[in-house]
Amino acid sequence: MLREPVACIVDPHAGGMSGHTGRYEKRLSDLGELYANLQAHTALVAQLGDPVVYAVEDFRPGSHGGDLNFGTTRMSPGRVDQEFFLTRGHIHAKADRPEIYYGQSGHGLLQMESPDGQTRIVEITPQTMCYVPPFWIHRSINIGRTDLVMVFAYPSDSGQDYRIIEMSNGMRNRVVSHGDGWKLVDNTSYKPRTAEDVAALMKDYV
Ligand SMILES: O=P(O)(O)OC[C@H]1O[C@H](O)[C@H](O)[C@@H](O)[C@@H]1O
Ligand SMILES: [Fe+2]
Repeated sequence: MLREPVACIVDPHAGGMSGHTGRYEKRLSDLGELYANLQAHTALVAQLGDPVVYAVEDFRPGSHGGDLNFGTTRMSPGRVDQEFFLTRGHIHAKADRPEIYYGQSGHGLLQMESPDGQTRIVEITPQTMCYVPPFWIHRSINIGRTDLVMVFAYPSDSGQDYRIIEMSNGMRNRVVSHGDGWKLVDNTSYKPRTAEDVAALMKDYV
């Protein structure tokens, strides 16, 4: 079926996109299990009145394999104890599907983890294009003092699998504040995936 072309206008500061077909947002209280310090999380939810901490506006033309979903993510600045505000993170349900992120405003990191537990960090500032290759678990982190806004695009049939992070009790590393910047520390609850888990993730694609 022939589709009509679409133009969507991205607001690089407010983080929205005109013409979006979907929108979703997460409040701080939705994200308690992401952070090491549960008490600090509970206290901050009460202190701030449970704000929306990230919002996604996207355009989804359908779920055809050759098609493309795209949109904007806006993330608030902030920290739970030493940890910066972050997204839940996922691997694509069709794990060989990639993604690109394009920085619009603010200062962030993309934290990526391979199935066998290697961490990679890409720093995002305006005009940074980050390529998330197939098979990498990915999450965004706002390490700045202002909103972080990014544009993203990924194949329409990718899907998001959030369980992979739940099953390993988070990602291998946590990004914590360090002086004016950040550093990686070990997530002491992390349960590495077994060689069988890794093989199962890749088996449909090799
Ligand atoms: O899906 P989350 O891990 O909550 O992250 C929030 C959003 O981040 C990116 O923008 C992805 O491309 C979106 O598909 C995702 O929904
Ligand atoms: Fe993704």
